[in-house]
Amino acid sequence: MTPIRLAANQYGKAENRVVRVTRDTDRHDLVDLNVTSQLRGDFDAAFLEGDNAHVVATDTQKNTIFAFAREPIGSPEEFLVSLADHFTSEFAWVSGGRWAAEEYGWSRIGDHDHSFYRSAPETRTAVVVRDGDATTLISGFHGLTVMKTTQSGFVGYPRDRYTTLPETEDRILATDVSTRWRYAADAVEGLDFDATYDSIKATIMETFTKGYSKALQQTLHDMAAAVIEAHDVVDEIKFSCPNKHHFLSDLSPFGLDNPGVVFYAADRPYGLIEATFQREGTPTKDAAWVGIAGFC
Ligand SMILES: O=c1[nH]c(=O)c2[nH]c(=O)[nH]c2[nH]1
Repeated sequence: MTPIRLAANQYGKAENRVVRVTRDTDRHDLVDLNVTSQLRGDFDAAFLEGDNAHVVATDTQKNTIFAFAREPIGSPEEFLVSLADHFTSEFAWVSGGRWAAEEYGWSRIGDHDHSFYRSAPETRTAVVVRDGDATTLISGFHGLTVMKTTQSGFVGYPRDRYTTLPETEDRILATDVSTRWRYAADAVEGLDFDATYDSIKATIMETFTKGYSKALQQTLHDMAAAVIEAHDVVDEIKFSCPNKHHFLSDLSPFGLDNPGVVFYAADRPYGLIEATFQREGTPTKDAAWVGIAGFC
């Protein structure tokens, strides 16, 4: 038999859908999470010999997530850190792991005390990577669709025999913002993750509105620069953004002009612009990004 060696491994329970209702008064609140727990450590015997003595069952990991939700969840980041603390302290051979969550936003219907609708357009994300004493937190969101109807263009690109795209200095710029940012290791103690999330999201949206965009690439840079400038706690931010093309519809067969009024919103193919921006002079943490799909 060809000799093989066990390399990277992790295991756990994926996508635990936890809904936590706070009902201390008649005015309820809810937190809606999709939580994944994966343990890393000394699990060689399980893979190599079928010895499960170290295997904290994925079922136990699931139960722990729901049991921990009996207490107030706080932010997704705090909830994940509490799981990381638990598993690494409870089991000597668990040296680290990866805990991830998506959060779905709900708002009150009117100002109703206990009726809600799914409201946030974006899905909030959080990942905690624990490796021995080191903890890395990566937060973000995906699915925030934004559009500006002018103050965007695309000119000056090379033309070859396959280039047909006309240059334009006035186009629609639209994208679904997917982003993840990494917190500086020394910044997370006591951080208000909910307020920081709201502030980063607001910074991204406000920057999108500002000025003239020469390309989606430049817009990603400007959004990253604004986030890193305004948030000392962020050392790195990644974006993955489709260019949701809006082509001017040709109305001339109908004897009509079209001065930037009627567009065809193409759903595919789409440009896909991805970039990573890091604060100058800070260490990179590439290992923490392993397993986060959809970014470069
Ligand atoms: O903002 C843009 N960036 C591109 O790289 C590109 N390529 C393209 O065809 N249109 C655009 N727009």
